[in-house]
Amino acid sequence: MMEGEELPGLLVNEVGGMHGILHDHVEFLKKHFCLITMKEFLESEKNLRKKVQAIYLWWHKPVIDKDLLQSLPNLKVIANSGVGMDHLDLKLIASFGVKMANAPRAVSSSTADTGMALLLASARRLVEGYHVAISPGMEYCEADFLGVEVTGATLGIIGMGSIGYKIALRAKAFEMKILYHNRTRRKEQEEQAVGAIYCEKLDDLLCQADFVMVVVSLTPQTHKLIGKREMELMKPTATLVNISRGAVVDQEALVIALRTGVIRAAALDVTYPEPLPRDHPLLKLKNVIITPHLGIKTDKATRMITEEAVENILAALTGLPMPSEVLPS
Ligand SMILES: O=CC(=O)O
Repeated sequence: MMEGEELPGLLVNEVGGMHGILHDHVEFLKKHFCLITMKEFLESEKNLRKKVQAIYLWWHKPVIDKDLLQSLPNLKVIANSGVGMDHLDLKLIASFGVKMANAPRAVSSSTADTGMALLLASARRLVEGYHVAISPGMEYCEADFLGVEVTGATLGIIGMGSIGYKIALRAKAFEMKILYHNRTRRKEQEEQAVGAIYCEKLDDLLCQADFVMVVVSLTPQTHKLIGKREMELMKPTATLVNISRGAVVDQEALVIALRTGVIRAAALDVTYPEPLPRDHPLLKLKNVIITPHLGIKTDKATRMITEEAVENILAALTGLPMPSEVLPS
């Protein structure tokens, strides 16, 4: 950028709030872009609209639809603050000649950590234990308040992309036996490095695993991938952990499976909708842990996401290859 040259306009939903970029990232973004919030954009004259060359989505916002795309004649690229792109109509965006990027490098470690945290918390009943510890007048802990052992248990990972693989690395340290199911098999050295065994058939993984971790992206092929039949294939002592998207699991079937002991427990960072309505049956079951989509939410990961977004946007605006371009399939 030459001195005096105008910075390209970057549209963001808002600063702060649930769907706004983090206050701490503003200065960094302003080094490269002229930041425009949706509020400013909606109140603006056409001039400001013409300035927008990029959009940085935070937590799925702003919503990208035909109207918005039509109103941005100079839009070149949209960067997403995460890896899942299921909230975007990639074909529609591409039809406007707009490029897209996600942030796979930034999110994989923090999301894998979230998966392991949920697995451990569910296995050892940490949330129930916390409630025991803070209940007034409660005897400390009943002798039969027992969890299940993680060390040596079998973990089935569904989706062995970079997040799935990082979960395998963590599980290895817990001496877990690791099975995985993925569209494509990993290289032999990669499997050996974590001691992972490939299950070509999902059913083979489901019936052997003590913990099933769902890490696939949500696509028409993975929608309700884990339904009644799949839960019935799981061991009654097994735990389902979902860190991908709520809709990969059939939630109605899950409620029944958890109520009737088809499976032992579930730990969910994702649901549909998010958040669940306060009277949702999943919120009433003792054998469920639910977290509010915390997957990527660490200080370091969010900073890296913004850095990855900037890298992608600048590449797109200068005609260079984008490190994490996403193409419509
Ligand atoms: O949900 C988190 C992500 O898509 O990375």
